[in-house]
Amino acid sequence: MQKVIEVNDLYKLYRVGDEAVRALNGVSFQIYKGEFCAIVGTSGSGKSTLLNMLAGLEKPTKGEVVISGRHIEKMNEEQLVKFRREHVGFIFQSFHLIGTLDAVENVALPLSFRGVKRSVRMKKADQMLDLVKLGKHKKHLPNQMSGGQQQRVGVARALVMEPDIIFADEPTGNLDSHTSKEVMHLMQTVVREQKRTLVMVTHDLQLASYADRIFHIIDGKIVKVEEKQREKEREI
Ligand SMILES: Nc1ncnc2c1ncn2[C@@H]1O[C@H](COP(=O)(O)OP(=O)(O)OP(=O)(O)O)[C@@H](O)[C@H]1O
Repeated sequence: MQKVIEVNDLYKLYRVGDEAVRALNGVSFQIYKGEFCAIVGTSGSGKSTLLNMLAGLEKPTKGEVVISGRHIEKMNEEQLVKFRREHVGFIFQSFHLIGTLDAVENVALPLSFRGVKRSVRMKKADQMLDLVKLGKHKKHLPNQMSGGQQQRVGVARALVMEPDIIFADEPTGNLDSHTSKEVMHLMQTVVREQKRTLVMVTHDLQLASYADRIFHIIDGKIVKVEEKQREKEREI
């Protein structure tokens, strides 16, 4: 199995006045290509801090983050921007769609930063929207779509770049429970079909159960890793 993420003895300390907060307190794990992993923990457990370190949005106090063989913690800002553009996709809680662009244009947008020409961009975006079952909503603006549909556009936009890894931070945080399950199911299926690697952060154990592996984090430490059997999942 190909290792996509390797985290070695990761620490993040924040100083607040005289106190030091150990947001990450010695975390080590590996994630392989094609895996859907969930990082689950209560508020303040260190989930967002960990995700920020993995995406190179913040520097660790100590330790290593190796993604696709590259040491993220050693990169400067310019290298990180390039790295994220080429290798990483993001799915956000609040969708972050551009209100004046329709669904296809929103999905195609990240490709323009890579210099892909318009006809190719639009074709790829079109295919991605079919994949997330939004074939009938391609010309809809974000405010003409439901929350679940908007998040499916968000999923398509992350996938269109064919990233090595997709990071999702509470991707269904703004959706009702039924729609959340639909979006989770879609992410699970699409990630599998496309053999992408997805790392999702959530406080919700039920949503985490869609993942192949669940990392439980408490007080900045991974205290348990649960592995799911894919066959069982399909029956549910
Ligand atoms: N910039 C910061 N400065 C000081 N302390 C911070 C900072 N960011 C996070 N922390 C602290 O680090 C710990 C972990 O925070 P983090 O945001 O990673 O938790 P979380 O699990 O993502 O929580 P939530 O689910 O509420 O977003 C908390 O105690 C938090 O107060």
